[in-house]
Amino acid sequence: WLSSGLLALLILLFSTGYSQSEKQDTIPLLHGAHRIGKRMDVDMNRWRGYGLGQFIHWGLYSILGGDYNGKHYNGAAEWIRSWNQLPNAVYDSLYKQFNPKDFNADKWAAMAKQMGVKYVTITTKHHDGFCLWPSKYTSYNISNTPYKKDIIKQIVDAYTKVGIDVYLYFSVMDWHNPDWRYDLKSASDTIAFNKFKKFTQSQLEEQLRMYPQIKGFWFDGTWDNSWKKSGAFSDSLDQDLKRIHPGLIIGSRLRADDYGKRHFDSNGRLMGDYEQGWERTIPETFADTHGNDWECDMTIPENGWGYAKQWMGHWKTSDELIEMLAKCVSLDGNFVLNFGPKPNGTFRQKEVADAKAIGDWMKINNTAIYNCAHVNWEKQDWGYFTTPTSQDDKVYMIVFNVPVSGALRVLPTKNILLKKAYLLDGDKQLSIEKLDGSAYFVHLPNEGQKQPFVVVLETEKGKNGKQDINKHI
Ligand SMILES: C[C@@H]1O/C(=N\OC(=O)Nc2ccccc2)[C@@H](O)[C@H](O)[C@@H]1O
Repeated sequence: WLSSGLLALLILLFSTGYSQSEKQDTIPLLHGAHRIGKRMDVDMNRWRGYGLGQFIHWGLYSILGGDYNGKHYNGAAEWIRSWNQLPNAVYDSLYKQFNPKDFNADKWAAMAKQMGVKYVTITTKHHDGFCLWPSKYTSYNISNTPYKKDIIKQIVDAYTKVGIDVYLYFSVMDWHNPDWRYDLKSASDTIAFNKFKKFTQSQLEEQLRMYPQIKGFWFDGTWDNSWKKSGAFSDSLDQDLKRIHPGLIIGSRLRADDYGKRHFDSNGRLMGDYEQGWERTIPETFADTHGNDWECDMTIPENGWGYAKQWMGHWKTSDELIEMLAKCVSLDGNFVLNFGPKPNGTFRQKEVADAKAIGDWMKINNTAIYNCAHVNWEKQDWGYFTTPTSQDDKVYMIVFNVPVSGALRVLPTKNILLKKAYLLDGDKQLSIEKLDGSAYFVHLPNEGQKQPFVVVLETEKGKNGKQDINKHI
């Protein structure tokens, strides 16, 4: 009897593909990750190929621009309501003066198109609870301002018209809603927060009905205990929204698991379609990404997302921003640059200039950015490798630091040989020198490039070579 039972168990184990090598989840979860590995449908493959995105933070906080009563708030300007120098009542009445006379969504979309962005994420409701769309679930919305019109609809329509995909930023934390709770410490907290969760789901489903063209949500304000204790709700909300809008893309900031873990569940698995933790930071190595899809959201100043009259500290140059973009794509991520429009609906001069400079560079070099991925060759000091996800025998070198020798070292993985090297811009052929082992030098003409530039490498497989460049498909 025992031997037949054991035999049956062995057959069951091997028929279910169980093997010692496979990582088994040690903690049973109802609301952890429901997918292991990357999401590979057509919508997510499109997201994966974006490369460059735009973030826009715009709202009542833009009116104050980080200043109040002649004093400057040193935190992020969109958090000024939390500053104890500013009475909530003063902040909450700002909507009476919100009237962006110079707002023109087509001009915003045109600037983004020239910059070369493939997707935009716009704040529909930040932590202050003010809605830039005419929500029927709260009167604290754009229709009750002097401006009156639906800002979100204008942006969704204008960006979609020029071929830029639209994602809606939505803060779960809502300082204006009386049912919002930071924690659930009593029965009354739970009753209020249950009302709040219904309000939240209603607003999100309302946005899906009103703006069916959108491709996803960008959730924020989900770090407090009240939400960490709402893992089951966050899981069902995620599923409900995707049932209403198949293909919807939602990152790792929405959900909490059975034990309140966020971004990665209690078994270390990513919850969400991509990792949303890289805010104003970029992974250093491919290992840091754990092979997940991810996005870096970056500010031009050191911090602060909404318009600030005074940008404190270092203002990133367009060359620095282009290098961040290249680094993100070389590590299988997207780079999303934030803009904080003024209360009148225009952008500050530095933002317009950076959008132009990035766009001018993208016009020449976007082949090495759009639909490109990580190459698992040894990182070199001169810059970053990317490879088109559609072509196995091509690798791009995005060069930022030309060595005084003019010789760029390349160390492909074994059995990959370099056949040709040439400048992407102008096709000028470059000489390739074979070094010992499988390394090469690509020799640059001493033309003293002033801008980051791209070298195209055409490769071939060695005798018994196989292309082991990290490929998605
Ligand atoms: C994009 C930014 O997102 C935020 N907060 O993000 C985070 O809290 N990020 C975070 C927190 C801990 C670890 C990593 C990222 C907001 O508070 C801020 O106003 C802005 O909208």
